[in-house]
Amino acid sequence: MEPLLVAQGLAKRFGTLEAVRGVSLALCPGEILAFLGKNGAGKTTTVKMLSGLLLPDGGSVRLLGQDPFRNPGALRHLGAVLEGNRNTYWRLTPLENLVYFGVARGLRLFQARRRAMVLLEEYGLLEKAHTEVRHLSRGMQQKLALLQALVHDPEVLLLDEPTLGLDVETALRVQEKVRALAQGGKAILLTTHQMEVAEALAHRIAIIHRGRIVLEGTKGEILARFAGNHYVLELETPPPQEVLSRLRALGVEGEGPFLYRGDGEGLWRVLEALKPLPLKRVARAEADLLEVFLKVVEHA
Ligand SMILES: Nc1ncnc2c1ncn2[C@@H]1O[C@H](COP(=O)(O)OP(=O)(O)OP(=O)(O)O)[C@@H](O)[C@H]1O
Repeated sequence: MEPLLVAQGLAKRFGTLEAVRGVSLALCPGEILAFLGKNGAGKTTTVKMLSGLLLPDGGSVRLLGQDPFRNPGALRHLGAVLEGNRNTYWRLTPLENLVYFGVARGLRLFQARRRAMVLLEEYGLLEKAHTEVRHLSRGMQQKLALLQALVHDPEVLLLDEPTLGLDVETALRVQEKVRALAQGGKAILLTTHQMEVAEALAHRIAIIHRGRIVLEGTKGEILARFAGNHYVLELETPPPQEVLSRLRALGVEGEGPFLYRGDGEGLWRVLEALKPLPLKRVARAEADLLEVFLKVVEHA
């Protein structure tokens, strides 16, 4: 599938600081790429270059094949939620904000108005459609920032912490929306510090550390790679002492569920030792994204 957004070798310096050092990314339709990194790793700087807000010192950005720095019209294909709700006009209402941004990105007035009402309804903000944004709760303002990114129905979305600060139910609802947007064919870059959100939503993961991508791959690949060779074994009944001794000799740990750290061949020896006891479950232990993240940024 052709990627909708391609960045190659992006670089940005601030004085002597090399904030972004050769970042390459591609985003395909229908996929969510979680872009992870510690504070100061270079995420925002990268996202600003992707969204045409900050001119790279090196490298290139292509949005549906076009260079947004030469052809700003290409930015109509992009919607971004950056640094919370900075873009929103506080003294305008949500409806006015959405219509303004819709028109600014190429919609006709009546289209923008219709689209704004649909979005406000869909995201539960209709009753605040005519309330000045400064009187909305922070969560509502954040939802509005997302709607502003969606109003012109762009193919590519850059979302920075879309669920931070939202109540549990709203956060889950927004997660569902983000997933549905991807299913509908949008290409989404999701920047977040919330590993559980990244794990729940992402198809691919990219971890940036000190301005460089230090790990990139599909979520499945990465979690499997970091799970290593750990197997969890559960028996229907506790094993007799002599079986337990054999298991211990093979390096099996735990009291049930048991944990075996070894390769597939070793696992067969463990299963042999267990025969004919009834097994309830044998599974490869899973790593979670937080574990992966901490390992990667620690060793990078
Ligand atoms: N306009 C600027 N002038 C000088 N330095 C900057 C500027 N913008 C960013 N930096 C520096 O570049 C580095 C990367 O910052 P960036 O905002 O991209 O990090 P981040 O990964 O988004 O971090 P966070 O998770 O804290 O938002 C930091 O050291 C930051 O201080």
